[in-house]
Amino acid sequence: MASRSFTEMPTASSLLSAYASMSTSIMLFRTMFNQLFPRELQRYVVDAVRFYWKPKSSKKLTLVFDEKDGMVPNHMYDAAEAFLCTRINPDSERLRITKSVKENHINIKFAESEEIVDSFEGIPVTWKYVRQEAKSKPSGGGGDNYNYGGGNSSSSGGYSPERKYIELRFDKVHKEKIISSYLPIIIQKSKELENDKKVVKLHNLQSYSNGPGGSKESVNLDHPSTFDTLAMDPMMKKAIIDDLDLFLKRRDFYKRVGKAWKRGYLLYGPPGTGKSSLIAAIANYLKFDIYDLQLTNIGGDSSLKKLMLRTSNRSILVIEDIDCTIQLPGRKGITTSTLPDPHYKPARDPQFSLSGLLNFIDGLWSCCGDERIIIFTTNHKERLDPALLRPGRMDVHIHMSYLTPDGFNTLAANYLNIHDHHWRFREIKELIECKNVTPAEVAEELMKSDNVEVVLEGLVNFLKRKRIEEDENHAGNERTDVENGDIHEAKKAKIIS
Ligand SMILES: Nc1ncnc2c1ncn2[C@@H]1O[C@H](COP(=O)(O)OP(=O)(O)OP(=O)(O)O)[C@@H](O)[C@H]1O
Repeated sequence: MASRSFTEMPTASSLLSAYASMSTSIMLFRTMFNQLFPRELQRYVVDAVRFYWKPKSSKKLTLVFDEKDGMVPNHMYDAAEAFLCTRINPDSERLRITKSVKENHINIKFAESEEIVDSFEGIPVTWKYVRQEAKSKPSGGGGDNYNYGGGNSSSSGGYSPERKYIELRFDKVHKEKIISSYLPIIIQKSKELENDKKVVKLHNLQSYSNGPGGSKESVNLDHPSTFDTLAMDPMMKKAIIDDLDLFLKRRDFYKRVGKAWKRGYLLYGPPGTGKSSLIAAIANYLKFDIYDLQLTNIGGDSSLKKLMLRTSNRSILVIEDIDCTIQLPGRKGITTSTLPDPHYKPARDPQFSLSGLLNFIDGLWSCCGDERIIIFTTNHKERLDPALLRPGRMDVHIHMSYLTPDGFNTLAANYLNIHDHHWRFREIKELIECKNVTPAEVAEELMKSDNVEVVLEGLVNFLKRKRIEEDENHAGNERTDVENGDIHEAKKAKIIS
């Protein structure tokens, strides 16, 4: 039996010759296939074969986020990429590190072929980043150099450019949930991340006034001021933050009442009380760019309109020292002689009134502006045109006051890292309470040395000196309300909205 079955087994030479004739037939078939059939037909046949051989009952679904949709960047790809930066596994073996010149942080992204497993409402999902190398036309012309994955292959040159995409794989049964709930979360999360990373810019609007060819001047606003570092009444700080938050939420409200989605703030108070710092804090809080507008250089409505059209949404338009830059007749009949300071000379003749300016901006922004904030600052609120101050003109009036003991605590925490009490504080606070001293003056004293004791002693001496100087200056002079002891009134931070 055994010897019979041995004789039936094919010999090595017959196996070899069978293999040789099979490969010859395959090569023959392949050459005929490539030469006789046009490429489109070849492709159709290959696709058809693939389709029928594919396992029919895959329970998985793969969503593909291509980097580009034709020529246009695919927002979903960017959103997924940003989102996945927050989901990188601690045991990842490869990560991509990127940083553009303008960014001041490093981006850590997941790398090619790495997989990230996430879970959404208990549904496990797997993410994968795929990069296909560019494929160039083969020199022989034939061959099967096709991009069967679909997408970017160019039939004209046989060239397919590099293709990057992100795959999301999960059980098919969860298709609806993933598309309608998980993907919107990814978009939302990526927006938040984008906002966190956004570098706030400061634009000088005057540099835009040289026509379309004019150079655009903008720099990163690296102002460190935030609501935490501002020496300001805590209640007032909270009121401003609440007002900003409410403003951001009210897109539909503004639409419903037919008003431009804008909010106007008037910041007033003596020099060095933090008006510019508050503007920077607002910009850093909202991540809005700042446009600085100097009215002195603007010829009239048409140049103003041109400049306004160059500002973007989600921005802050700042017009500083409004009382010095423009004459404020506002209404007929008001002349400079009615202004409180008879020596006050406006910088130039008026081309428009401030309230006219606001009307103008309102009109322009109601048709093409969203989420705009306009901020006027002045050291002399009493010099402003009453028409500008009447209700409905500037939504919120914020009085930036002299330093208070509470404000000093904030400065001491920021500059000296002292978060509780120091034996010098009592004396300092008493001196601050009975004199008008600006946060800027105190901030300057606090920067004079690294030694806390030296700094605080210097501050006490400064405050005492200031008291003596002021007392000497005012001896024999007619005393104003403030000097007569109404210092508390001058220090009162006010917010009127
Ligand atoms: N309220 C404040 N909180 C923290 N720092 C302040 C405050 N006010 C002033 N400073 C400090 O003083 C410097 C000058 O202040 P800032 O330019 O904001 O004042 P201002 O009221 O805008 O002055 P001006 O009216 O002269 O433009 C700031 O860079 C900051 O260091």
